[in-house]
Amino acid sequence: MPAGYDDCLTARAALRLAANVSLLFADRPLLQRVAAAAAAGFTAVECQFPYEAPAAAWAAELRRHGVRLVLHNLPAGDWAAGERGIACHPDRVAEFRAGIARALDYATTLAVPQLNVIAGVVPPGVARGVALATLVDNLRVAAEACAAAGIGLRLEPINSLDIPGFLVDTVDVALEVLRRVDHPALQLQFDVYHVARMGGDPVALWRRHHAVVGHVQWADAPGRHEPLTGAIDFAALADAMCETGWTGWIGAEYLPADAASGGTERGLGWIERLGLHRAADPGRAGAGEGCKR
Ligand SMILES: O=C(O)C(=O)[C@H](O)CO
Ligand SMILES: [Mg+2]
Repeated sequence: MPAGYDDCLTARAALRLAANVSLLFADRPLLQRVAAAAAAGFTAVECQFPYEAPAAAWAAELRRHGVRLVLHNLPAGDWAAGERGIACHPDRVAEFRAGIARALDYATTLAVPQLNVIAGVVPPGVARGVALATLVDNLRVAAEACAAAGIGLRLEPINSLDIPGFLVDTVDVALEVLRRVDHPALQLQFDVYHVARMGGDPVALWRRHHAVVGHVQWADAPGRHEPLTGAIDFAALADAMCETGWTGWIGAEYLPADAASGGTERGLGWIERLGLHRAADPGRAGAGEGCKR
């Protein structure tokens, strides 16, 4: 007998959410967002760039609130000045490789299971092929260093409407890079928002490529706000994740539609509406169960 709507909700309850504290709770200083996430019911967070606070301060804050940090990025150049990753920049290789050590220092101190690489915009005057080759070489070195530390490495396609010229802007480009690097530590970071902005069908692409995904992030499109505020079918996507046995993390990485004080908290109702839970509890039954709607 096919599973019904209630079975879908049971299966979805096993999906594990992490609050992205770079975009959520952003009306307070970075470290204080851990407390805010915990107060809102989350037991896991992710952060784009944790480096403005010492790793020891992160460790104390995470411990105090019983929260896990499940992902952060490698250093990605001068973000405040508009840089968006240096991993494909042939003249920044030494800086990228120094960043691997810095990221691993945080990740090992904080028991972070995976790190993400921001590929970068193709620099002016550099051929696309050269940028790709630089990225592949850098990822090989990063993947080897991460594997030695027991940490996974992720490569995230980021849409080139928001960041014109971004090298890895589609799942297809990311898969080509993954094939060339050919290292088991390196997997895809499937950010549903970026996939949709590039015209991809998140559910179809998930079904085709879930086996090489290491981390998921999501926001609705086109506004990059809460799930259920735009065009993406999150119920179908969550069910596809359940059916394919996804047990990894889903980072809630969006711009709260009401960014004023308290905006993040007020906007969290999508979690319950989708049948998900704020606290990540792998003990909840259901992950991997079939769910046909
Ligand atoms: O922009 C994104 O989607 C990310 O996940 C990166 O961390 C860069 O901000
Ligand atoms: Mg993302």
